[in-house]
Amino acid sequence: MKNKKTQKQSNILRFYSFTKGFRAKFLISVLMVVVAVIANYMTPQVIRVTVDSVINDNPFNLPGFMSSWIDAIGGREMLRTHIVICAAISLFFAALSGLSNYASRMNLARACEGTVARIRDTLFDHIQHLPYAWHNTHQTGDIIQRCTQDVDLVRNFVSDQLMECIRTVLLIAVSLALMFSMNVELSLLVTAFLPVVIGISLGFYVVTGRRFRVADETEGELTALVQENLTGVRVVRAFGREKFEIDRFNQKNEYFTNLWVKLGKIMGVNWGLGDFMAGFQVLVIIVAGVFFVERGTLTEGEFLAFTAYNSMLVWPARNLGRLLGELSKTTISSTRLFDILDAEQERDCDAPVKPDMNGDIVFDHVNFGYSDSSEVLKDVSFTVKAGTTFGILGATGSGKSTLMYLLDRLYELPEGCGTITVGGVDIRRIDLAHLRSHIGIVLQEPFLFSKTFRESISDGAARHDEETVRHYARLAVIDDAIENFSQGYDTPIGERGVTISGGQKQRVAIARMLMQDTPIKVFDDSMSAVDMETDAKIRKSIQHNVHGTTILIAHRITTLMNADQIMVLDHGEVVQLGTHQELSQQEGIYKRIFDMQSGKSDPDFPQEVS
Ligand SMILES: Nc1ncnc2c1ncn2[C@@H]1O[C@H](COP(=O)(O)OP(=O)(O)OP(=O)(O)O)[C@@H](O)[C@H]1O
Repeated sequence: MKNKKTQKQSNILRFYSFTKGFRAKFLISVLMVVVAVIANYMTPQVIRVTVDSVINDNPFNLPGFMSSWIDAIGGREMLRTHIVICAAISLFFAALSGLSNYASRMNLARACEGTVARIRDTLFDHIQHLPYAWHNTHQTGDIIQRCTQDVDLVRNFVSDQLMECIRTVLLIAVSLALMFSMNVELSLLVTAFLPVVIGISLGFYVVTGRRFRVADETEGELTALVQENLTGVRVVRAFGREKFEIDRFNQKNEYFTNLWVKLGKIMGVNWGLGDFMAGFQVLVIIVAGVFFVERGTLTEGEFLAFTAYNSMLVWPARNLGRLLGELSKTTISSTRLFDILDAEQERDCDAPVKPDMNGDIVFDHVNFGYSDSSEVLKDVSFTVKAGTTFGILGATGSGKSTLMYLLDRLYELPEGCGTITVGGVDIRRIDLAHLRSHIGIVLQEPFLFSKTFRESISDGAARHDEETVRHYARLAVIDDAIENFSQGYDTPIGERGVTISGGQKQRVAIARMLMQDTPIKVFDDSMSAVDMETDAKIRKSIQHNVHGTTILIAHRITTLMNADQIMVLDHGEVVQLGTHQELSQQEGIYKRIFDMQSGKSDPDFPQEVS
């Protein structure tokens, strides 16, 4: 409980830090609201004085300086003959209220949008630096919802509800002050209603708060479901899963709808009860007011002003419920935003180094598991000599990609679980950006942004000229295919462009990686979707034109057979290490697969390791 309270307080303080540079505007906005509220409340006072002391003969019940001013301009008689002055004063306060409201809104909009833009920038920046493991354990749809809808809720709160809260508290305070200055008994009667109205609001705040959180989380799940469905549209179509997906969506949507229907019902009761209380309060004040006027303890003008203030008070008091409801939603949204901002970013060690990355890569007694329960890599040791090609073969799930995740520090190798060094330097000591910018990786299912072929290949590279792009496209054996598109290298690909085949995608990704010209290049099963002939062409062109250390991960022996060293991984353990000549003669997994794939054993057997 204490923690929750501290968390809420710290959330408010943390939001405060985002307002730096905009605080003066927020302050002006609040001051303008104060002026607007006071100006607003002056009109009933003008009516009171006009009725009681200008039209009737009661003494002016006004502060000294105002009475002196009235005397100076000719007193009651002058005002009586020029009643338009009273109307003009009333108009002045109405105009002042309007102008102050305008100034408040303008300053608030600037301050609020600036603050929210800063929150958005901070979130995006933070997400860019969160570990790969964090992204793997969070649904994309949910993250998107937090960065859009939750930010919007916070923004609405700051731009509308926060100022509304300030205005409401001011309205209540000013109303009560003016009422008490006119008639204490009647004011006490009005005040007696306040705890009831505010109590009801608070009750609803408590009831709706928890439900809003569930509704918000469900909306996140719904967004995630739609996002997953759109990303996997090909699988949905290929497996005829449309009905299954529609049912799944309908089920979640129905649950979500029911949550909001229930919330709507609760809010309906809240509004109904609020309406009843407001009507009742107005009735009681009118009846009591008439009684006081009859008794002579309240003037007619005061009665008019009183009923005006009472009506002005009814709305803010009722509004408190809505504002508290919004506050509960905003608290939830802000917690969800800070959940992201609190996630720990990838960190370098205290004094990161930037060594030459052309050295040997050494895995020394590496043990690793994604969770405590299962170990994916078991005492893995091997050396990739600088400038050589190193092949890794292994069944699905044997831990090949995990080795590369560790090398690229997408997952950190914990202390005491062995070491990975490049040129003799432990990679945990290497500057993260330096490490990654020197290791190029092509994945089995590469991701291409929505760009043209030219932009995709030169993405992030130092040079972008046409000849260089073509050179790397030729190395990846994709040049001819690109030329076949009507717009050639300017053809847009990805979401809003043409759809290219899996093999073409892999080759564009290979060209992109080669163009980065990193000293270490990793091909993680990245030729699985190209035919064997193209695979051979790519390997040949890379072998003759590209320098540096190459790590080839594959299920096809032909992809690996020319490597200087080949390692066979089985259930996370190194079981064989040698050249193709050596391994193809040793009894073991490599020979068995080689025989299978070269057709020496059972021809009905699968042609790739799985
Ligand atoms: N992010 C992750 N979180 C938890 N477990 C994971 C994660 N990535 C992989 N694994 C598990 O680790 C094991 C090794 O996976 P890895 O991807 O390294 O295998 P692989 O040899 O590259 O397989 P493939 O040839 O199919 O790509 C598998 O059991 C897999 O389920």
